Amino acid sequence: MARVYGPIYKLQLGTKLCIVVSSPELVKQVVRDHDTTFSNRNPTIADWRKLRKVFVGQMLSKINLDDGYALRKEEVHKSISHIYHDKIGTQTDVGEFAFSTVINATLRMLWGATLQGTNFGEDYRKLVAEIVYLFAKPNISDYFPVLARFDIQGIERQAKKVQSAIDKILSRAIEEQMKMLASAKNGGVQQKHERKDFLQFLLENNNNHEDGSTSFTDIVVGGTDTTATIGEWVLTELMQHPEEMIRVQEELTQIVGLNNLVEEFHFPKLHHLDAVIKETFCLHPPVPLLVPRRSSQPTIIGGYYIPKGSTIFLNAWAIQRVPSVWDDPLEFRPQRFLNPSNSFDYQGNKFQFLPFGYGRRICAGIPLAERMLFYVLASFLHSFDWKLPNDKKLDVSDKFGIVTKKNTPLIAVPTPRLSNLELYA
Ligand code: HEM
Repeated sequence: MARVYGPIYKLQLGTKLCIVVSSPELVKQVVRDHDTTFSNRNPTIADWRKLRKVFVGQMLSKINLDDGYALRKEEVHKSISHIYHDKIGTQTDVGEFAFSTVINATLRMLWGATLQGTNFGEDYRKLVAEIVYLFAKPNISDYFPVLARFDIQGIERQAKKVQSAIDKILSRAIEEQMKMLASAKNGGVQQKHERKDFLQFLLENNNNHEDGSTSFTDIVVGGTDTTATIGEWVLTELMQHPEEMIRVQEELTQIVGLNNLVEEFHFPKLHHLDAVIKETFCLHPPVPLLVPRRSSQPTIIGGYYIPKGSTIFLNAWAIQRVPSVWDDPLEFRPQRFLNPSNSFDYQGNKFQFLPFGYGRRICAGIPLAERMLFYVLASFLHSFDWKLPNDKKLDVSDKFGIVTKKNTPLIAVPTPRLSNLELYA
């Protein structure tokens, strides 16, 4: 639509005015020049400033992330061992493994518990996929608020049911952790207090969706799902481009060595893997329209009047494939991210590459997402060779939605790659 209607256009959906912005110049106006005006969400997140402060300043501070390395390591090693003992030579759902590794490591770091032992695995992933799907589904109630109480499509009812199932599992995990913290003898007092405050906050905000607001927990859960989704896309692109797979694995052999497992201190030297991940973010941004914002006052963007209360979508998907900005945007060419004069980061240093958004509502989970993604991918690619099953063709089609997922799961067959088999123990 951006090609037909230009870099800014409006969609009148019932009574709701939606504005879609699809050029780096105009995105800059929204998220930098008018960041305060567009810093509200639609739907809202209750008490977001306070939550964000605790989340970014404490839970995801560098010290806390460094402290959580042992937990991340344990979860990644568990998955490697599981693949080695149960999946070698068999058809394996790679996304499923990436998801359970990422979510268990994230939940353990954030609120101390994994969801193992709660019939989690597949069921939980299905619940998360369902909620992401329901959030993305066009809902007549959003466009005609007067009809909202009838919930004509039943989306509200379904979403509440799924949310409540997710909330129950997470609340139980949080409560368990609070009990453990209360009785724990070790751990710094300051850190224990911060963790307790944060968990208390999550518990209080977790179950209240009555006002139609999204909770931070929803977004954290969504965040882990997006991390696993992009991981699956990276592996898919590498399987489609065997020459890039060879480059990434050769780099791993050289930096890590086949008699070692990947460690976080290897990351800064894995330049080719970094470029492959960025190129995949470019082609398959997991949150293609970012998370919608709402204008808090009338503003002019690109010469157009934007009324107060409009919903703004920032179209990262379109921006990341504009031919005037990117050479051969539809081709998988990680080398473009290896050019030192063209350095891109995830903080939105250039407005043509925005997979995590920008400004005061930029993704709060970037440091964790980046570390987890790197760790899971580097470990899976270093520890195993992955081949498509003989009878399968690689499907690279996607389902466009609030999160861009693969249409069909990536099924691949792993074989061991390390020279020291004891590392798989
Ligand atoms: C590949 C992984 C991820 C992607 C692509 C992603 C992308 C995004 C995007 C596009 C936004 C909206 C930014 C904006 O409006 O400018 C966002 C918000 C957010 N993300 Fe992420 N995210 C990821 C992982 C995570 C993780 C792992 C967490 C937490 C554990 C997380 C927590 C959040 C939170 C809390 C917000 C809301 C921030 C706010 O509204 O102030 N995200 N994310």
